[in-house]
Amino acid sequence: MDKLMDKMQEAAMYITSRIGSDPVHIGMVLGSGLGGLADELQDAVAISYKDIPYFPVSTVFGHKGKLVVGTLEGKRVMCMQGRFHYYEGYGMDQVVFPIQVMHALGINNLLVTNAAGGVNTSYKPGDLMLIVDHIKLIADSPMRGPNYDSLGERFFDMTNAYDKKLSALAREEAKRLGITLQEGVYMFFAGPSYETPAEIRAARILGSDAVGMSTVPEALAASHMRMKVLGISCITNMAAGILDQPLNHTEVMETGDRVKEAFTLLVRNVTKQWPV
Ligand SMILES: O=P(O)(O)O[C@H]1O[C@H](CO)[C@@H](O)[C@H]1O
Ligand code: HPA
Repeated sequence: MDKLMDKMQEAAMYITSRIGSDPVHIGMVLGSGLGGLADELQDAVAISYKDIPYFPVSTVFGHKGKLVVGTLEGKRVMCMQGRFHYYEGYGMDQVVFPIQVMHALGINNLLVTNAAGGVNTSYKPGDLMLIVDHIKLIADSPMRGPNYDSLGERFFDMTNAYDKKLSALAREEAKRLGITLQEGVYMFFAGPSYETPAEIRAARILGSDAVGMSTVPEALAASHMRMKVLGISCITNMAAGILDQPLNHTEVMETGDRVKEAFTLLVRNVTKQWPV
């Protein structure tokens, strides 16, 4: 066994020792301001990242740094209440390590969520957006380096990175519940500065509808391992230069808090119908 596989196994074994060996159906990465969903799990077991072998620790306000495992709408789910970002100084390999550990635990379904800036001017803060595709032009791939053939192929497809059936499910549930669900392309920026107005104009010309500093590395790692991915952004603010006002993380967190009911309702109902 190579080193990454050893680390994944050791982290997975520790988690299993805390949560037992019943299967976990869906992994969920909860973005800035969206972590409250983990508090809704029944029979929850919470594990601090600092206790899990080889896990990084969360350094961002609003990212609690806990793995919470429990039941949501009849499915056993594992929530990351807080994720890792490249701008925190972690390598892309560390950013995606939890996703690889989920895979080692037998999880093949992943919901990635985030707070994002709206680039599409028809969006408004508080909208939810189904991620249909992404753009990443900068920073390393998390899969840079030796390929782990037991995880996935060296050259892997990203045509269907965001699962079409799960996207259709999210679309249907949002419609049924009367929740506005925009659809768009998420573009990765490395942060930690928010983008400049010129970068946002460029992002729009390139075809993006929302921007953020996360999610894409996780979606890449999950696609490498052929996990099924559903992505939902919360448009917490209009991206730089659209409104004549500066951006800040407090606004991001506040908008996340404001939409938590709609977000939770949508995720609950998607989880209920999620084929596992
Ligand atoms: O993508 P999440 O983790 O939701 O957080 C978003 O919010 C933070 C900036 O306010 C950045 O970390 C950005 O990526
Ligand atoms: N840019 C980048 N990341 C973000 C933003 C933004 O405008 N809002 C929330 N996360």
